[in-house]
Amino acid sequence: MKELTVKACLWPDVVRVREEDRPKGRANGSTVYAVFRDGELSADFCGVATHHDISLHPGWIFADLVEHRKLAAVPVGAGIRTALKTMRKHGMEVLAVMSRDEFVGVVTRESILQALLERDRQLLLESVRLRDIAEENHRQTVIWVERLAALNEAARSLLGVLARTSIETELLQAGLDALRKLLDADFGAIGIVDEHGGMAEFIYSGISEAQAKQIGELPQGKGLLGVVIEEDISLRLSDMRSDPRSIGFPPHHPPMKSLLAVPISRHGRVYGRIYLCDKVGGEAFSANDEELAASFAHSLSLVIDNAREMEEVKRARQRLDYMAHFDALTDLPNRTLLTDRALQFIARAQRKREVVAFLFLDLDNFKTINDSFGHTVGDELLREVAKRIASCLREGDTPARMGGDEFIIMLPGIKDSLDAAKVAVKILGLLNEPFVINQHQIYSRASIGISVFPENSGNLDELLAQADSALYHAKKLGKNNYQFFTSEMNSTAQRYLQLEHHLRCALGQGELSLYYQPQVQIDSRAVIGMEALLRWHSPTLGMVMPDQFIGLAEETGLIVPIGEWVLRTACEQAQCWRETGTPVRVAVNLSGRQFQDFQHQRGLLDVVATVLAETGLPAELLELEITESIMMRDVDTTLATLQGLKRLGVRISVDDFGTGYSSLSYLKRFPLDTLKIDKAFVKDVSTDDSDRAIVAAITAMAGQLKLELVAEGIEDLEQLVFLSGQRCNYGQGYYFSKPVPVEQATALLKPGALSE
Ligand SMILES: Nc1nc2c(ncn2[C@@H]2O[C@H](COP(=O)(O)O[C@H]3[C@@H](O)[C@H](n4cnc5c(=O)[nH]c(N)nc54)O[C@@H]3COP(=O)(O)O)[C@@H](O)[C@H]2O)c(=O)[nH]1
Repeated sequence: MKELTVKACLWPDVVRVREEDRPKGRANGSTVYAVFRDGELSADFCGVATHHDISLHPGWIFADLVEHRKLAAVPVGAGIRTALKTMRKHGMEVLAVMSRDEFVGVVTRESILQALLERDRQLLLESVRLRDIAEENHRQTVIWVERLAALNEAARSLLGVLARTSIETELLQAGLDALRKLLDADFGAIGIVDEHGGMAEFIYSGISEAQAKQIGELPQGKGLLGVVIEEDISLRLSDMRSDPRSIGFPPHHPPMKSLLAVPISRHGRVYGRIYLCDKVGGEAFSANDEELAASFAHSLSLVIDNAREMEEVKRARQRLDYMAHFDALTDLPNRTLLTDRALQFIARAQRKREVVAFLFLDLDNFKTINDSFGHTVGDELLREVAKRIASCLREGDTPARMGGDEFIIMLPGIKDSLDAAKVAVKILGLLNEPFVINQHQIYSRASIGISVFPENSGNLDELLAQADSALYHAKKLGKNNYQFFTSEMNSTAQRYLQLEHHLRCALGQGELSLYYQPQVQIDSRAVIGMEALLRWHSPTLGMVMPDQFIGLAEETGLIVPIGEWVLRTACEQAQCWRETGTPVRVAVNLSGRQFQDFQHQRGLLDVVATVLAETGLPAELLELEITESIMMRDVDTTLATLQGLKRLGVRISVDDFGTGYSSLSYLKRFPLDTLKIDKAFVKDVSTDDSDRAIVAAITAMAGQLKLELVAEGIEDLEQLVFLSGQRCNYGQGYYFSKPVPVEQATALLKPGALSE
């Protein structure tokens, strides 16, 4: 620190006097008198006199006082240390301060002390000021560090947004959050409008979701935010409420004062706006803030512009792609797409050994309809036909329009050609219903030609040509029908569909009946049960055996009502036998579909309980036969169902045992009563060692599991003798009786009817 000079310590209370002047009255304690020789007072400095000198010599004039006191002086540039040393040396309290022989003033010990104190005070003040400045600088630095971090984040978000070709909400959100932080705003939002002016995106920052919901619709054209979009201008208001345009502001918007809103626009197209409200601390938004927000909005507009352009290109591409693959009139796939898909499906079907059918459909009277009603009606008819065709197909099927009134329907992954025939029947049935177009009732029928991969060919062109040729055949046969490419396929389909048609009426028309086959105790020949076996006497088809129609009944779902009828009829009959003094249990077969549907719909337990209650048959006189494969299909559900049946008191037997894949552990867990050895093992049991071994094993196992064992298909004595020797106690088969109508079965119940 620089040393103080005497110049900075001049005593303030100095009175200039002349030599001849006499001190007036009592001298002031602090006054120092500077004594000059002449009247000019600026030169001829003689010396100084203090109040002490005056009080010592009250009668003296200043000349005497000066004469008495020795003059001690220091130059104006001397340091205070020199001054104090001089004072000490001369034993003085006051020194004159001179500049080149001219009097400048005086210094005293006190004035030096005061100057030193003043300097310290100044230093203290300065250090406080500097500390304040340092603190302020630190605060500013912290703010700037935060701002830089926010800026960095905003820049990163912006770069993120810019790197995208589509607007992603999270990125917009990050950008907005960073911008709000950067500009110290309480609340901010980005609204993006779609092509029709609706709100496509609304992203907000600084308010809750509930508040954001209240803001509601985009105030387009209304209020300040609407103005930003409508007029493509920025707004920077310190008090938005004083602006009359704020009237249209959303009523539930969080209260706010200052507003900064910038449009997101490019080349006159406004995509939306960004707005920020209420700077933290109540300041207004600055021009810098506006510049920053505008630059963010500008970047955003580039991205949106780009994204929308890409969207447009994508849509145009999709349109072109659609036009290349779809028929403009019906929206169905066209020949190109059908060919593509057909080649793929044929290749797949080859690998997976699947069946694919091609149905070539042509309207029978389209030309007449076109000529009579005009092309508009014709076009509408084709559209309706397309809809009806599509309505009867499964998801993987492809209906295609080849042009004119020609359609091809590809059915991949079907079971066999019969499936194709069924779809053809469905389509023809639907097209036979009248169409109402422009108030005209139009009857348009169709013909279909069918070819099937791999049965007819492995080549797509050939398959289509074959379907076309079959269509030609259908037309020649009088139209409104379908034809396969080969005559064998036609007759198989015809037979099957005929069977289905008749089976649908069989139950209602009383064509079904039950035959009964006795189950016999081998030793005593006593009838211990009767198996109910379904028979169909069709007036058209004659006697149809269950093997020929049970599968069809399962496929069509007819097995459910038919199965319930069988159960009820068998129970009624058993109850009748019981009431007439020959009680015997009745065994009823349950098919897989029946077991499943009963479980999922009304519930097998409900059905059985209801039938038992309504017929009055005790549950122990009913045995339900299920096969191993049904049992193992859904083990948990089966177990629950079987346990339920057991609780009702019904007996359970496993039919055709040995042909399926039963897990022996399940056999133990399931509540079973009877195993029925399949007739396939019984057939050669007298001659075939393997069959003998199997039968012996099953017999031993049934014994261990304490299950009743019935051997099926016993046709001769040798089989009977072998089985009897194996301790198989019960049997069923032609040896005892074929399945017979109820009257004959009743006769078999008489004691001794089956005795040798
Ligand atoms: N879900 C239902 N399935 C039923 C119903 N009625 C019958 N069926 C099943 O149809 C299959 C064929 O039955 P069906 O033609 O009646 O043949 C049964 C007997 O006639 C035949 N059988 C009996 N004994 C002999 C014999 O000594 N030799 C020989 N070759 N065949 C004989 O076996 C059939 C009985 O078999 P099963 O049911 O396994 O005991 C048949 O699978 C029936 O289950 C029904 O109402 N619902």
